[in-house]
Amino acid sequence: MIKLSHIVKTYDSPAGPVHALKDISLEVARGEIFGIIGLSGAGKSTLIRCINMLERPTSGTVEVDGRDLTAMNNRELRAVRKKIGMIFQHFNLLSSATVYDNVAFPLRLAGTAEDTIRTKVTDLLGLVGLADKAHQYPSQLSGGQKQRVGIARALASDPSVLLCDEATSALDPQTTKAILRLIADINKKLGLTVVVITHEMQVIKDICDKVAVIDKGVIAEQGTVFDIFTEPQQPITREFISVLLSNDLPAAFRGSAVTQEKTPGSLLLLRLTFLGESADDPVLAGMIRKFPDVETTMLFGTLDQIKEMPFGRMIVGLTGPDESVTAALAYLKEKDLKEEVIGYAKRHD
Ligand SMILES: Nc1ncnc2c1ncn2[C@@H]1O[C@H](COP(=O)(O)OP(=O)(O)OP(=O)(O)O)[C@@H](O)[C@H]1O
Repeated sequence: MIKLSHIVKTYDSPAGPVHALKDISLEVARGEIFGIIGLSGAGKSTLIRCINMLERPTSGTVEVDGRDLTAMNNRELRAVRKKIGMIFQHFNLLSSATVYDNVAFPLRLAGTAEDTIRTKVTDLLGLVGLADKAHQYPSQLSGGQKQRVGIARALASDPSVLLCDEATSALDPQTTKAILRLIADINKKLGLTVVVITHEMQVIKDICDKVAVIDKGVIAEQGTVFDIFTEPQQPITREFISVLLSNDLPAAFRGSAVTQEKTPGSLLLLRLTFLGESADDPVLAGMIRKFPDVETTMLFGTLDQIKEMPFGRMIVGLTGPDESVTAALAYLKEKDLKEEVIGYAKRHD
């Protein structure tokens, strides 16, 4: 539905060329919420602005719904852009216009009849929870309410794609949650394809299906949010995730050498990750029942969510006869979870 192929964007600046994007390729499926995360200056804004051609790529192609935007003239682009809504970090509302007129703005530009506009704006304000604010001005609204106006305005021309450029970065955590929930609801209700750029992994974890990590103009890594969370490959991805997930060993093991060889009195440390149904499944209880001679120590456990999916993480330590520990490990491997052997370690006294 959105296909970026070999996008390069080089800006000219007095100090010389700035290589903002260097050969970026990615695909976003219809109805998906796709996140792009990167540090400041990584190229996120440039990339999202290439999707609706607010920035023309220096080379490469941008396809939306099978149509190549890079091959279009300005008139054709204007028509296609109506199907690509966008919301911004600083909302970009008209301060001298009411909430109603801000949302009506793109419809008036398109020459829509006033009675159609009335119905449409009223419906949209209802959808974003601002039915009672139609006649207020942006200065009378909170940040979250302003972004709701931005979302209603972006939806006015019935887009198939919604681009969110750091849409929650100016908002407090609670308001961020509420706006993300609204974006996820709209994605579900209207089947919109959503692209989100952010520097916060929490945003990715809360609403995205897939994520691309962008670093210095290239994609360092991309995949499903679950895979990226559970098996990050690149140091930059690990850094983003470490803000949310502690991968540290429990205090009782910190500082002790973790070896890959079993030593007398050491525990086999396992990191277990459960997603979805299996997060509530008593897999560990089953293992303990089946292998009573394996002593299982729970060292760390947390239950979280990726999008709406339960996501549990545990670190357990196993000791017992070698063959039973091996069989217990094999039992876990058959179950619907990810297991990672951290190594062997001794508990401090
Ligand atoms: N119009 C421009 N002219 C010259 N250089 C630019 C222009 N716009 C962006 N850049 C440069 O391109 C690089 C990528 O910028 P971009 O704004 O896309 O990054 P970003 O990841 O969105 O960063 P931030 O989160 O800070 O907004 C940066 O080095 C930036 O200085």
